[in-house]
Amino acid sequence: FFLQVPELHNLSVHIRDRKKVEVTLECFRKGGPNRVQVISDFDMTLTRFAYNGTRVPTCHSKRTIFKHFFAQLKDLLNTYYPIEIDPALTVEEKLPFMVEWGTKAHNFLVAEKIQKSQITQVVKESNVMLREGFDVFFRQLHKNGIPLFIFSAGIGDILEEIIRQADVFYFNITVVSNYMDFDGNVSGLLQGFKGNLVHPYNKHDGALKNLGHFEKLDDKRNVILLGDSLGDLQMADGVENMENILKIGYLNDKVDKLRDQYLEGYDIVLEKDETLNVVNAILQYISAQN
Ligand SMILES: Nc1ccn([C@@H]2O[C@H](COP(=O)(O)O)[C@@H](O)[C@H]2O)c(=O)n1
Repeated sequence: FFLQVPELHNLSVHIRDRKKVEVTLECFRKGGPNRVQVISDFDMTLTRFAYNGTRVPTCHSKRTIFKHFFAQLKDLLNTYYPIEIDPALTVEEKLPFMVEWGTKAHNFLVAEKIQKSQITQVVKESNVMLREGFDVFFRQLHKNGIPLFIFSAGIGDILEEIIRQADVFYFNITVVSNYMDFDGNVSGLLQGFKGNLVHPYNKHDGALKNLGHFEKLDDKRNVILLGDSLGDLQMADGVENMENILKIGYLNDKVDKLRDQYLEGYDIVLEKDETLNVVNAILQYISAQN
């Protein structure tokens, strides 16, 4: 198998248990694309972490929507991002800080009086970048009828617009994220956020909260999970009747300190890899005619 997917030989690819990955992928291949679904994080998983040595913005970054709130949001990022990725803290210890981060950021945005009508332009002007190979990824999933569930602690309206502007927002995509709540005026003034806050460490109950979606996919029992944080590992928890899961994690930052923790949770860890080449090769392998 590993010879058939040369992308897995790259030095940046770490595989926890080669035999297990091989067996899992053989099951995926036997089941074919009709049995597969993909559950993915968005920021820094489907989008790049860096480009030419500079951090690429997330849905929440100043170069996406935060221009005017640069100072406040940068302060928030500087305070909370190190906590999010701190290898010495447990998830329980990180949790209250993630809630605080999301709440403060959303309050800033409401105070900024963001308008729905600004979103298209804001995304157009931003430096956000989907990972290299995104077009192959989205088109391959669409062509093979593989559902993609995007579960993000970012901002739903922004991430949808990013995918739409990249021309890959197909009907097989479902997004669960923090959605802006606009008032009824034509230009739509931001008055809050809908539903409960999604933050990097409360993704474990996503499948339970979205039972309707996953029930419809009862025959898609082989799951590919894509994430970039340890919180993303739980995104498929609660998916009923799952038979096989392959967890692929992007290790973007603090690679030496986090490698072991990532390899405890993810089957395949991609270190400083700004592409979707590995998952694309796996999808191609699964979809190839036997
Ligand atoms: N106020 C915030 C909250 C989160 N972030 C970063 O974005 C990521 C969230 O999106 P996912 O698609 O990865 O779930 C999160 O990991 C934070 O690093 C932010 O910049 N500002």
